[in-house]
Amino acid sequence: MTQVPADSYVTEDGRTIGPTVMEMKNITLRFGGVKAITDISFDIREGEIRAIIGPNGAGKSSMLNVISGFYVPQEGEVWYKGAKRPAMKPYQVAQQGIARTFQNIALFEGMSVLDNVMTGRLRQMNANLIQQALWKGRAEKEEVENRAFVEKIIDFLEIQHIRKTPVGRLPYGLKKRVELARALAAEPSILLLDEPMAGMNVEEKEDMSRFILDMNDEFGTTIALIEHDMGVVMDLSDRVVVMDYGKKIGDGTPDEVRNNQDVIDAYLGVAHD
Ligand SMILES: Nc1ncnc2c1ncn2[C@@H]1O[C@H](COP(=O)(O)OP(=O)(O)OP(=O)(O)O)[C@@H](O)[C@H]1O
Repeated sequence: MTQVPADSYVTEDGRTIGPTVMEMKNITLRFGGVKAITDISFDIREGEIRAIIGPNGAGKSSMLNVISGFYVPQEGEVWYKGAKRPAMKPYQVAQQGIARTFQNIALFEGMSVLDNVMTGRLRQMNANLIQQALWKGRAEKEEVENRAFVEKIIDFLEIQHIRKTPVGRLPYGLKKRVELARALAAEPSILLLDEPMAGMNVEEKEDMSRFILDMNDEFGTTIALIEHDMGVVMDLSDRVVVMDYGKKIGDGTPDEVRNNQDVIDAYLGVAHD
């Protein structure tokens, strides 16, 4: 039997969840007089599916934007792979291996599906322009490898049939899948999904859930997602953080969270003091 390291555990469905890869410590974020996040701490472990949920205006998008470097909190620290993260631009956070999707799909509409997914590979493309001119062979080899990886992702997400289609012509559900493919092409250490099921019908939501689970299983991708609809993430996630009015009101397994009275109240809209 394979030994599980002391800082890891095996889930009921046989996946290994590793040590902490990211830790948010006492994060507070204000916009002028509005406190979007108040003193929130939580961690994300390697290989897990971690959800952040909460009603409208709870602060979920703000938290995702702190993780991805779009917002810098006034207080608190972000720790990544055992080190405190210094102030960084979003592209530097992306270079560190944190990829994301957006709620309002951000793809190149005029470009084909294949080319859009290839842009996710930029981090892996090491040969710069001079190298490309001087060592054509190396650049070509890199291009072939990147292309092969992208094709694997395209097969995996079942979008082969539209690989040459301009993204602008695709229906919403498929665009969402292309965005997922582009993020996955970056081979991220953490993949952040911004309301991946928003605007989807039941069938599309089921498809998206399946792809998220398969991605985690097949590539071992650590996934953190924000979602407003509590139902859709409960079957998907290993652990859930619940936010309400910028505060953390619950954190645990789906069962723990489901039975937490503060969470029940928040979702039923019980009045706050
Ligand atoms: N750029 C901003 N400027 C000013 N206030 C903001 C900004 N972004 C968010 N807020 C405020 O911060 C609070 C949290 O908003 P946030 O969008 O993070 O919540 P959310 O949980 O993602 O909501 P939703 O589910 O509706 O998307 C809200 O009161 C919101 O009005």
